[in-house]
Amino acid sequence: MNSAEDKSLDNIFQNLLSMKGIFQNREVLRSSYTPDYLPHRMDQINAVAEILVSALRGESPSNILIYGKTGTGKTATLESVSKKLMDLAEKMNVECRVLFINCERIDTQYRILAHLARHYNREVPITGWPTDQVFNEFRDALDKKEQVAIIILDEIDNLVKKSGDDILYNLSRINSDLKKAKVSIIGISNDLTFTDYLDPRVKSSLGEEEIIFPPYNALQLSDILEQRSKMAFKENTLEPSVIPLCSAFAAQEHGDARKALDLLRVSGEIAERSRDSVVKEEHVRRAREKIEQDRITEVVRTLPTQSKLVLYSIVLLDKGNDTHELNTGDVYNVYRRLCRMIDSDVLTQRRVTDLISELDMLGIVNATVVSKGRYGRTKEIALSVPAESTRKVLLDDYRLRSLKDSKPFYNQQRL
Ligand SMILES: Nc1ncnc2c1ncn2[C@@H]1O[C@H](COP(=O)(O)OP(=O)(O)OP(=O)(O)O)[C@@H](O)[C@H]1O
Repeated sequence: MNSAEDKSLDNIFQNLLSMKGIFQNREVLRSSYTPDYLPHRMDQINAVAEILVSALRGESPSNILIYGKTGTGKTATLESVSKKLMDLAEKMNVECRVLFINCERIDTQYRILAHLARHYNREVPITGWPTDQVFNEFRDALDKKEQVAIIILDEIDNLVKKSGDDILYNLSRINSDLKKAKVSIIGISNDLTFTDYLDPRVKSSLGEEEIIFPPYNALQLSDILEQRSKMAFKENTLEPSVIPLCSAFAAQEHGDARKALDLLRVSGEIAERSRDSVVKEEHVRRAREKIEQDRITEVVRTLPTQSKLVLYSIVLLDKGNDTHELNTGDVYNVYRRLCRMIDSDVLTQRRVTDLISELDMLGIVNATVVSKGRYGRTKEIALSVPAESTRKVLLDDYRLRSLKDSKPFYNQQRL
């Protein structure tokens, strides 16, 4: 870099630094931050505390199942109640530990037991031992003294779907093996129906108590955002309509506090980048589009190749109006040609129909089944996302790149 360039880079930074900025502390808007007080969760906090208080008396609390959609404050509530419980236990000299396990990351029986055993200072290899041995290691370490262990399994539905319910069966029966220690289990799930996958004994033992976290409505989300915005933004940097708008958008999509917080943070970032000194409604609308576009990009980018080929066929056929004029047959014809062009396997029309249904569930296309009288039933398909940006993301995949200039070879010969 020559000195002129260096100087101009210097200027760029100086200019940016001298800009006033809107944020005081952006980090408090991230979902990793848990505030001390959680508005609109008093009932749930009370319910959890009422059950867990037995741990402070040296007894084992009932097991609990906690349900609620994503972003309804389940993890935040459990974290803050556990923190308080541990503080009190320390003050009262009671042996009680809360062990928080995220089952999205730690997702097999072996890994969970190894994690628990290591928490009590036992050495367990990453793999290789029989599961029984890891289980015994944990049980023996725990039973060395009188103590209560509360094991919180966050995203327990993922665990059960991936690894079955053996671990829950074993943990829920551990108390009968323990002489000194006591164990309670708290399962947190996004999916109300996940207990259908459980052995009835596990289901009744785990669900001794059930607590539901309902979605937040727009007013509740506004309170949550108000609380955070006081810490996150400098004074007088939000137009009055910003928080209600973020809350209204997030409430439309099942009352998710994480979405509402993301929307507020991205709105602030867009305002800052546009060098505006206050966040306005217009920034919220742009933030919403950006978040949605980022979501679509991520979903499309991570689709399997066959689904990408099906989606690319739909993109090629898309005429930019929202009429459902494509049917599965049209899509399949284009798909088949595209597969041949890149030497890929060709799936049956039935499989492609399934892939279209999956794209529908992901919100990328809209597929409606219509009856064609004596011609049977077919799906009418329309793209639910912007064609051009989707095309770009698809063509970023090196396997599809050579299809860049393809045409749909589509001639409308339908009856
Ligand atoms: N009542 C509340 N007050 C303040 N912040 C909240 C409240 N509820 C949720 N949040 C915030 O929203 C974000 C998401 O909450 P949390 O992770 O607890 O949701 P969750 O129900 O566990 O969701 P998931 O099932 O996706 O893990 C976090 O940043 C959390 O601090």
